[in-house]
Amino acid sequence: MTRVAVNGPAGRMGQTVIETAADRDDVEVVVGFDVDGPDEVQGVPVVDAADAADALAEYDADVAVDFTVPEATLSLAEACTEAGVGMVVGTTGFDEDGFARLDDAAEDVPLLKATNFARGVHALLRAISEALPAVPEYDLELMETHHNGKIDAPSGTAKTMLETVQEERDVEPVYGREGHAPRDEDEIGVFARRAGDIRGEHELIAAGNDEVLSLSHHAEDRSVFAAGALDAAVWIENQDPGRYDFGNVIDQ
Ligand SMILES: NC(=O)C1=CN([C@@H]2O[C@H](COP(=O)(O)OP(=O)(O)OC[C@H]3O[C@@H](n4cnc5c(N)ncnc54)[C@H](OP(=O)(O)O)[C@@H]3O)[C@@H](O)[C@H]2O)C=CC1
Ligand SMILES: O=C(O)C1=N[C@H](C(=O)O)C[C@H](O)C1
Repeated sequence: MTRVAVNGPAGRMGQTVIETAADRDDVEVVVGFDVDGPDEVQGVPVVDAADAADALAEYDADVAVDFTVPEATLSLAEACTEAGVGMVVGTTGFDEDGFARLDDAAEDVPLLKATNFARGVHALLRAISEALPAVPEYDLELMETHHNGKIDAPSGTAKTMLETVQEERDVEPVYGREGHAPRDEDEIGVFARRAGDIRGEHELIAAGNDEVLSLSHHAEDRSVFAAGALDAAVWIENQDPGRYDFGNVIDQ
């Protein structure tokens, strides 16, 4: 049984992680960390995030799972380093300094970060790598759609898709278009839509030669992300310090 601490337990994903864990027998959420949050969420005690290092030890947590904001993730990374506890990071929107600080933490504890914990998105990334060499001249465009509460744009997954594309094609992103904006053959348009409670949609199209190839993923429920993150928590519990990604869990 992997004992899990959840950072941001009252958030959309934090609540879903707790709900999803309750239906599994390989994980148990033992504590949550928040700032000015409730005292408990679904029966899980919530401790002030400033006291996370002590609480990780007190509640004997094996792994911390984080879906919050970059500042909160980085503060949790310090606590995990102090407590010697591994981390699963789902939060998106880090800048270069944030990535570097996660790398620093991974020198002391195992740290697995993924911009998307849906297995289907992992398959989508592999499909993109496989497909692009077959359509070398086609125009590429990337679209993502999320709920109206999402802060960062484009989504972390869209950025990962862009990186995957750029491993195959030398394209420069153009974030939205406006006014006189003729398309350059080496550009890839990147578009972010925000509406309602859409869980997460991503699509890459490749168009040319009288055809359109569409590679897409649609998350129907946040539990798909929570399930992947909990699979990652179970996997990372016994790993050595270092940086890992969701592919390590899928390929185990
Ligand atoms: N990798 C993946 O598969 C997925 C990643 N995500 C990412 O997860 C992140 C969270 O998404 P979502 O759950 O929708 O966001 P929410 O805003 O619903 O939840 C974030 C939670 O973090 C809390 N929080 C803020 N600061 C701290 C802190 N210092 N310590 C602890 N908790 C804190 C917030 O509390 P308060 O509201 O009081 O500030 C809130 O409850 C985003 O970056 C999103 O992109 C989301 C889905 C899947
Ligand atoms: O904020 C969300 O909701 C999601 N965020 C992740 C991202 O930024 O890619 C993953 C998923 O699409 C849901």
